[in-house]
Amino acid sequence: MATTNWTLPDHPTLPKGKTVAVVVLDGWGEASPDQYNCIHVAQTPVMDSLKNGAPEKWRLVKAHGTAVGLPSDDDMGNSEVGHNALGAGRIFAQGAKLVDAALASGKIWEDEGFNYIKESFDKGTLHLIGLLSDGGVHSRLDQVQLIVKGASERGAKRIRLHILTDGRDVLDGSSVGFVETIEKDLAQLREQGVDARIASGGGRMYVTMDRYENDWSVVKRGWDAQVLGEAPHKFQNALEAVKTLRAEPKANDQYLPPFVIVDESGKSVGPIVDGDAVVTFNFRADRMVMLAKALEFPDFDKFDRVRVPKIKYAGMLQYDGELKLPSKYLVSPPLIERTSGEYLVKNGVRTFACSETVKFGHVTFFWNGNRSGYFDETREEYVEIPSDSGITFNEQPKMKALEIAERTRDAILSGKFDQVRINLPNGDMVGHTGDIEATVVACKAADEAVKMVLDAVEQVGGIYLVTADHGNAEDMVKRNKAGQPMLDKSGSIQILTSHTLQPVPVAIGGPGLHPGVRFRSDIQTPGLANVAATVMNLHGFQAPADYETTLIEVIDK
Ligand SMILES: O=C(O)[C@@H](CO)OP(=O)(O)O
Ligand SMILES: [Mn+2]
Ligand SMILES: [Mn+2]
Repeated sequence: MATTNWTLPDHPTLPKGKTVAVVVLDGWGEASPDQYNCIHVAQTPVMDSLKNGAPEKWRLVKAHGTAVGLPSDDDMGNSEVGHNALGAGRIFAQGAKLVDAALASGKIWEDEGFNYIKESFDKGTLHLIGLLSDGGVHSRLDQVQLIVKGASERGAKRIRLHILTDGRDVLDGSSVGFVETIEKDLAQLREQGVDARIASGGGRMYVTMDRYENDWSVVKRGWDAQVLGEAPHKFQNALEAVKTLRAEPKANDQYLPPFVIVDESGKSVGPIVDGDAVVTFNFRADRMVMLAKALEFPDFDKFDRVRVPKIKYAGMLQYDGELKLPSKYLVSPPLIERTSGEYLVKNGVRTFACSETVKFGHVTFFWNGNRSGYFDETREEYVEIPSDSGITFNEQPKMKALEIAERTRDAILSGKFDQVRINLPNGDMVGHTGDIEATVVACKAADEAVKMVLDAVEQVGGIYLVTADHGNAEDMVKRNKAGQPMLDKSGSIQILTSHTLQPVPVAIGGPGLHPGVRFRSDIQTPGLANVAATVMNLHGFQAPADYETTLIEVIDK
């Protein structure tokens, strides 16, 4: 491989040395104004003024589908692919697409990861753990179906699924249908003599899929059910489990309590034991890394694992390129190297990155191409504001927006940084709860945080670039093709807890911005990947030649 030339050429006109604030509003898309558009309903004077104040410095970019490396334009955007694109400045085929390709070509069965777990098929059980839905953000049901089928055709005689119900990338209540679908497949396999069953389950936000070490008790609840075969709720089949637990007051798919499936004698049908194989089938990293650590690290101390089975473990992908975690995986992850963060740091740009725990890795790990840690400790500072844990964020819709903004303001005013990069989670995290009123409060809080950052930029004569990673809060209702809200069986509107297909804004400005800078009109459908070259320009550099082109031009003024 050719050695990388890290030196970025100077931008022909734009100066170096300006403080640049890059603000990512999580889940902040652009949609027509109506009562389900929480951004529209909320008081958001700052974001409104960016939109209405300077038309040549505000525009929309694509944040979903092929523009961010997803299989098709029916795929909504998400934080992983959005921040990967923002940070890397290029479009990489992402996990969902890579797994599709490996399954279509059959390469998945030939590679090291599958052959490694296959060694256990003779004597052990194959366990598959992950999110059961067709959301396409963390996993996809059709991929799980193909893996179950393919593994059984290649010798797996005993298969146990440990399912996590979704309701966040898909409609609440859809878990029932997904369980029915996979149960049909498993029943067919049993007819063919393969002992295949669901062994445990729980809602993704309450069981297993925590992220960035916000709350290890979530992972522990999963461990107890999946590995130890212990959970407060016991059922004889998964459909009954999901239907019964959903019938509890205030229950929803995201937060179902953990359950295990037991036989007639009350014994769990699928604990993980010595000699078994385990695959975590989510392709997306952030919410699988913690479980991967518990499964793979010998000196793990985040909770008492009680029993640590000797297993052969593989991830669907390798989740962390720096930690090489897990060491075995079925499909190679996208190789996202030479990210803008690494270039800028190597060209002397002192960088500050900040969010609260639930999004901290978005502006660090995802931004840097799924890589944890610093490129250069002497030039970077990453600050994590602890998130609330154990609550749903509609209870605290302001989240830590103010704290993030204050730390960022201080970082800007300190003069120690050339770039401050932050993620404001409110629109997204509260949007996922489906609570419209709370999401309105969340959007207002995010707008106030933007104000504090922009005020600091103003004081130091800096530049800002404000954008988002994908839509969410701008549309809280499921719509038919004509765009009208859809009703459920009881006649109430169907709340949309997921992300959307909407474009997101990019706004630039600040006293340090060269007066001749404006958005180019010759790039017809830019996407998030065009932002990195733009930011490099704002720092006074030209982007590497293989980056997606910059959004800006400089005219004489
Ligand atoms: O919460 C998450 O894991 C996803 C939705 O599945 O949201 P985001 O991509 O915004 O992190
Ligand atoms: Mn996001
Ligand atoms: Mn989200």
